[in-house]
Amino acid sequence: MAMAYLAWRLAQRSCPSSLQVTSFPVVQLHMNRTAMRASQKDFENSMNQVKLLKKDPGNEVKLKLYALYKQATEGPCNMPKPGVFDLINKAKWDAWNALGSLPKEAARQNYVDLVSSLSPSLESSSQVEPGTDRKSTGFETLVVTSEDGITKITFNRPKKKNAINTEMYHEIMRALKAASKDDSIITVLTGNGDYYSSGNDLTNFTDIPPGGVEEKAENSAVLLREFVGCFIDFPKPLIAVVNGPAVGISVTLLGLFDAVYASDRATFHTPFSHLGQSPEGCSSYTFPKIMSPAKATEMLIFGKKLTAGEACAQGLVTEVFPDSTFQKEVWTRLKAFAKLPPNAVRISKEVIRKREREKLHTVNAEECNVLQGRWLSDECTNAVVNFLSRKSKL
Ligand SMILES: CCCCCCCCCCC/C=C/C(=O)SCCNC(=O)CCNC(=O)[C@H](O)C(C)(C)COP(=O)(O)OP(=O)(O)OC[C@H]1O[C@@H](n2cnc3c(N)ncnc32)[C@H](O)[C@@H]1OP(=O)(O)O
Repeated sequence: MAMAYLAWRLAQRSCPSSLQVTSFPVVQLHMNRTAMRASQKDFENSMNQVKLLKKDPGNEVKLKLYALYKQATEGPCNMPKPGVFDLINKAKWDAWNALGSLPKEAARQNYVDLVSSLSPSLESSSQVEPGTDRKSTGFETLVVTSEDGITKITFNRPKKKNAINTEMYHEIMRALKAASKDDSIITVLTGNGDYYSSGNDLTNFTDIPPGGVEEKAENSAVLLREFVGCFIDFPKPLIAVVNGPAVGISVTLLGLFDAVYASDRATFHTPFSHLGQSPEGCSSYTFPKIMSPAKATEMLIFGKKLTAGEACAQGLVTEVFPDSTFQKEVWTRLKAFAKLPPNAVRISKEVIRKREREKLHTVNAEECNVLQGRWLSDECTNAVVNFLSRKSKL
């Protein structure tokens, strides 16, 4: 009974809006005439399309397809019910039986609709080379792909160690907003090349508008607040795949991620005092909570650089992998995560983040205010000038 109920719920969800399932087990249909147009040819085409699916649509969808196919070709289920231990045949029988007296034509139409709703998988089988991702275009500083339930945002300025310039701040926000609405289950940030990211691009300090440095600092504080806000509010699990060294804001933001996987080549460095600056990315709040106030002080005030192992021991990193197997091991794991039921994943993230969201926004606003003042200080100006005139590096 439970299985039949589940199959009925599935069949109900797969109905187009013009079909209303109003009772169980007898299915009543309110159908408009245009919804009844799937011909035998359409039905056969859909059967062929199913064979071309690149991605396994999962057991729920396969059961629905099976039930609709049987209903469309043989009519209502009149087979004897399989025994309770014949799990697979019983699930199939339950799914078919749950369709009740659904007419053959309606089942054929539902089958065609269901197959066409799987079209993203069909598109990826026909339009994309095997093994390649669906890529979003329109980004200069990122590569954004979506595949297997994972949206991957890759920092893509490897020659500049993936330093985050103004354009990249905007593009990351745009990519996160798109990822929050797409059909992916998890979102991953990673870097192209040998660095994860060297943090804020220090040339951001050189682009001073006619309103002067004060106006630049004010605009930058607004930008930073909005940028960090996107991480605070991101509704799906956000996972960092830290492929190499991370500096500054690319480290502090990790406290807002849901999991951080690091290569053993990665390091974590927040040299804010050296740069005449102060912590951002909510790290003044998240780091002491994650790693104890004393350890956070060493990083955020004294600029201690952590190895991946140290960052893991202090709770900033979830797990460290040898660089030689890093990509393989991490992506295998992420693909498994992305197969989890999407609603449960999203709701769990909300339950975890909800309690902290308001506090995080308050912290973010305070950090940006403080930084706005810091950017106007001689300490900060000297540090930036020294880097840009190549007098200093980290
Ligand atoms: C008036 C107010 C304006 C404010 C605007 C701010 C907006 C928001 C700010 C948010 C707060 C963020 C804070 C931070 O992130 S602090 C951390 C900043 N990052 C750094 O200080 C790193 C600086 N880089 C280095 O020390 C070294 O480059 C590094 C150790 C990362 C690598 O050294 P390596 O020797 O291996 O490589 P190169 O130095 O030769 O680097 C290759 C090229 O990449 C350029 N590069 C690298 N990192 C940066 C960077 N962060 N900013 C700008 N450019 C960077 C480097 O210059 C080389 O370029 P060229 O090949 O052209 O010389």
